[in-house]
Amino acid sequence: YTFECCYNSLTFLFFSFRRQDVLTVTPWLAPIVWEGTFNAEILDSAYRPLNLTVGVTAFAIGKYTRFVGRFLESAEKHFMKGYRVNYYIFTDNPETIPTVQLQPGRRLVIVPIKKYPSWQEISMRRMEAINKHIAETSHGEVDYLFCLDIDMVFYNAWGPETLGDIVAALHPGYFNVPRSQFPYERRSSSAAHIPDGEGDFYYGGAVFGGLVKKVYEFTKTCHMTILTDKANGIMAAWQEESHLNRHFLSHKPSKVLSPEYLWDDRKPKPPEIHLIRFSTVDKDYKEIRD
Ligand SMILES: CC(=O)N[C@H]1[C@@H](OP(=O)(O)OP(=O)(O)OC[C@H]2O[C@@H](n3ccc(=O)[nH]c3=O)[C@H](O)[C@@H]2O)O[C@H](CO)[C@H](O)[C@@H]1O
Ligand SMILES: [Mn+2]
Repeated sequence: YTFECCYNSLTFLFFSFRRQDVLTVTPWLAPIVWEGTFNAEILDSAYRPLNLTVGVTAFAIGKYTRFVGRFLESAEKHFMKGYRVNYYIFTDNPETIPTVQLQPGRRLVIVPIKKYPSWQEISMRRMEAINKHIAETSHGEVDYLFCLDIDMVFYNAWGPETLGDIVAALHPGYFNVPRSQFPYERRSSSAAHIPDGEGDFYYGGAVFGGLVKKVYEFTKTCHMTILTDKANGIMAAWQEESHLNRHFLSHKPSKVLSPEYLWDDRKPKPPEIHLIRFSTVDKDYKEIRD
């Protein structure tokens, strides 16, 4: 991966000056990927010959099975087009998963999983389930793995510019607000606690990824800190998203995706967002979570 990583960094270095209106590099020199900061053709010519397989995990538990069709259909149009892709759909109801026509070299794997009683537990237990699945299966099947929310749709290209050792995405609600307003877990009794005045960015829990081995280590630590909180009778403010933010404070992501890669349809589009690539579907929280 040395060549690929180096090449990737160089092309970002070369093109990132084209965006003056946004931050294109973190203080620890990881690229922040915005439309205009990379050249898709150059990256494709570097990555195509590597014949990589990219995995996607997404959970469809209970009523969330309704999102699978649109998620997969839109991913077939925009996600890692021309690359080998394995979709791992974790569900408690395999019969309800629609059959979607996939491009050559792409497959759909259903991973049966039990349903936890609350939405908070369902959301948090993803760390455990992904970690277990990597150890048992996907470590031998994919090079990179992205872990995504299912209540989302792809609208534009998501390509090799997103690949990196360990990748986080800026949360659409907090990319342009001061750090003091980030909804980090603030209680010191939680393992996800981030004190006032600390923290780099507020990352979304709906998108993270990287080399499969790095995602294994990442999900393992997050699951452990979630269990620590559980043992202490506390649940972090934004469940696993709080733990993810805590982890990325001490283990910096090697690449950061702009909110183009994690948008929210209910928000008006600010001028910094040139291209919405992946966005949340509007849903009735009360109806779907009960
Ligand atoms: C934009 C963003 O960063 N979203 C985060 C925010 O979520 P959201 O409000 O988007 O949470 P959500 O309701 O989409 O739940 C997260 C995911 O868990 C799965 N699911 C959840 C409930 C259920 O009954 N069945 C089921 O399958 C499903 O894949 C869903 O996409 O907060 C959550 C935790 O509080 C997670 O950190 C989400 O990633
Ligand atoms: Mn969601």
